[in-house]
Formats: sequence, structure tokens, C-alpha cells
Amino acid sequence: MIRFDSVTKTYADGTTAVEDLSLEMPRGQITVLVGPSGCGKTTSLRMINRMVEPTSGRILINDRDVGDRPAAQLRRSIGYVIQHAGLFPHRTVLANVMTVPRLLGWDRARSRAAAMEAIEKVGLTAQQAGRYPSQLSGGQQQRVGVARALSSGPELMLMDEPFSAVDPIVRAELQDELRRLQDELGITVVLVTHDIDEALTLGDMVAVMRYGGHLAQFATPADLLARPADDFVASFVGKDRGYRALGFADVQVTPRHESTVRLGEAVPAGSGWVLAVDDTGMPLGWADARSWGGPLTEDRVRRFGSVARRGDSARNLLDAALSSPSGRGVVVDEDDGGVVGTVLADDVLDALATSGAPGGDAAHDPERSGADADRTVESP
Ligand SMILES: Nc1ncnc2c1ncn2[C@@H]1O[C@H](COP(=O)(O)OP(=O)(O)OP(=O)(O)O)[C@@H](O)[C@H]1O
Repeated sequence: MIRFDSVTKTYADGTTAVEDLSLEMPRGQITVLVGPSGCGKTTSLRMINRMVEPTSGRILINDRDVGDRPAAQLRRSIGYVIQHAGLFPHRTVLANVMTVPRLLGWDRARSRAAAMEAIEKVGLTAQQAGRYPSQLSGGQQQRVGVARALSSGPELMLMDEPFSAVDPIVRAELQDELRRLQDELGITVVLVTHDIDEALTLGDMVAVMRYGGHLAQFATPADLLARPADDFVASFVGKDRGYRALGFADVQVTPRHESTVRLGEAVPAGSGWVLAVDDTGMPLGWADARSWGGPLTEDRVRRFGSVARRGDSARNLLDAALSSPSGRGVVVDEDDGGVVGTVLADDVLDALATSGAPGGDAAHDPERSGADADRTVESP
């Protein structure tokens, strides 16, 4: 656990970057510091590993004041990842990753083994380990930065805008990987970003900071969205926070039965929207059989917007329903990807409305279940 105890930082020119910050970042979780440019995020982060010294107050890691530990030794025990990875251009990936273990005084063989293990953990290959940074993509370079931070097996990793310089698709991949790594390794992560979406996606806890290094709110993503402390936080998390909050809402929605049609099977005209699947039962899309009938061919099938998995958040279930041409969101099994059934937007909204109620079974409106038969298309 990292504790900030009334920490203030005033730089030599009189700028107060952080003022009276008190905060507890839980062990084994991801805490995100988020806020507009210049609000003191980086300064706060760097005070944890003593790259910046507080003017007053204390920072404790597992109840030990970082100020009592030699700065260089402290820094080596904490992984540190920055925006452009900060790799040595004339060293191979492996040599870059080995830097930290070597600095810790480990011998070459042990450093190499630790580096290769870290390289593998972040999804890079042995072949890529032999390349130079310029021979890798931006996303891969960032992975090397993470591997280097992990190479000494730290309990704590500090990340300063680690994914800001890569394109959105790679960024989403790296975010997923960070979550996976963190689940697997159980390390404590403190991450700085100016991007509220990234904060809400990655953070177990999110500290929203405002200019002058003040803490506006420290809460879980769900709480930030549902109960922003003030107008600043509300506007920072965005106008669509109601919809975003659905991403954190667990709802009990039982998918409705949905008949499926394989390619080549005959569909009677007037069947309405039918759900097409491949030979293994994987969903392919919807075919509009309101005024057409005949053997189902691939060109009749319209792809989905999105598909939800059983047990997904309300947001994903709703998104599946709203993006489906039939209005029925396809729910698939989380393991084998096969069709479990479908949900209507109303099913999700009803479940949400009752989710706070004890024994939230009231979501399953008997009248609506009765309507199932009208809606369901039987496969011929
Ligand atoms: N070495 C320094 N000397 C003087 N002022 C500094 C120094 N470093 C940062 N500052 C100032 O302290 C304030 C907080 O800066 P900091 O970098 O911590 O903010 P930030 O939230 O990380 O911003 P950004 O997202 O733009 O990096 C800013 O006003 C900045 O100009």
C-alpha cells in the first residue's frame, strides 16, 4: 500500500504542483491519477520513487517512509514506464530489458533469464528480443518498456502516460495486456493519464486531480460515474457518464431463447429477422426474412454491431441489443462463443431498474416472456 500523507510539492520557482495530498493506494491494484495537463500528476508519481522530493509531508510504501530509503536503491526496486518507452536505441531489446537486473547487481545469466521471462510475459518473441528498438513498432517498443520495468520482479510499477503515444487500437491492446499482467502478477500499479476513458478502463481506484495538485475525488470508476463529488469531476468524466456507468453495472438478464439457421437451410418468407450461424453454431449475423424466403446464403447475412458474452456488463448487453438490426442482442457463451440466446434493450433496462431491489427477479416480466413466442423464429 502507498500512502500519501499531506504531501506538498513547491518547485524552486514557487510553483505549487501538489498541495496537501493525502491518499491511500491499495496494494495489488491499479490506481490511476487522472486530470488535466499541469494538475500535478507526474509530480505526484515521481515523488513515490524520489525522482522528486516533497517539500512537506510523507509518502509511505508498506508503512515505510520512502524518504528513509536510499533513492537509487528505492528506484531500482520500483518499475518505471514512461511515454516513449525511453529505450536505448543502440542496444537490443534484450540488452535494454537486462539493464535493470544488471543495475541491481545480478550476474549476466540471471539477468538474461529474468529479461527473457519478462519479454515473454509482455507478448514479445525471442526473435524480437534480438532486434533494436527502431526495428519495432511503437506498441512493441512500449511493451519493451513494460518488460524492462517488470524484469526485476518489482512489487510496484509506476507508469507515466505509458500508452499515450500509440494509436487507439494498439492502445486498447496494451491496456488489455496491462490488466492481464496485473491480474497474473498481482503487482501494485500507479498510472498517470490525462485520458478519463483510460482511467476508467484500467483503474481499480481513480484519483481525479485538479489544477494546483488538489485531489478532487478518489473513488472506484463506478462511484466516480455514479456519484461525482462536484461539477469539476462531473464535467471531467463527461456528459455521457450515465451510459458509461452501465459498463460497471452487473445485471441479471436471462437471455431469451433464439432459434438459429445454418447457411443453406431454408427460411420461410415472413420469418422476420433470423439469426444465422455457421456449421459449428457460431453466430454469423442476421438475415432479414420479413419479405424474403429461401435457402439462406451468406450474402443475405448482415454482420452484427456487437455481441455480448453471458455475464457481461449492462453496457455491453445494451450495446449488443442497440447495434443489432433485429433489435435482439446476441449473447454468446464466454468459453466456446456459441449462441446462448438474445436480449432486448428493454430486458437490460428492466433489469437495471430492479437491480437495486432485494431478490431482483422482478426483472423478468411474465408478460414480456409471454411475448417470446411472437418474436422467436423457429428454424425450419
Ligand atoms: N521542475 C519544475 N519546475 C517548476 N515547475 C514545474 C516543474 N515540473 C513541473 N512543474 C509545474 O508543476 C505543475 C504540475 O506539473 P506536472 O508535470 O506534475 O503536471 P501533470 O498533471 O503531470 O501535467 P502533464 O499532463 O501536462 O504532464 C505544472 O504547473 C508544471 O508546469
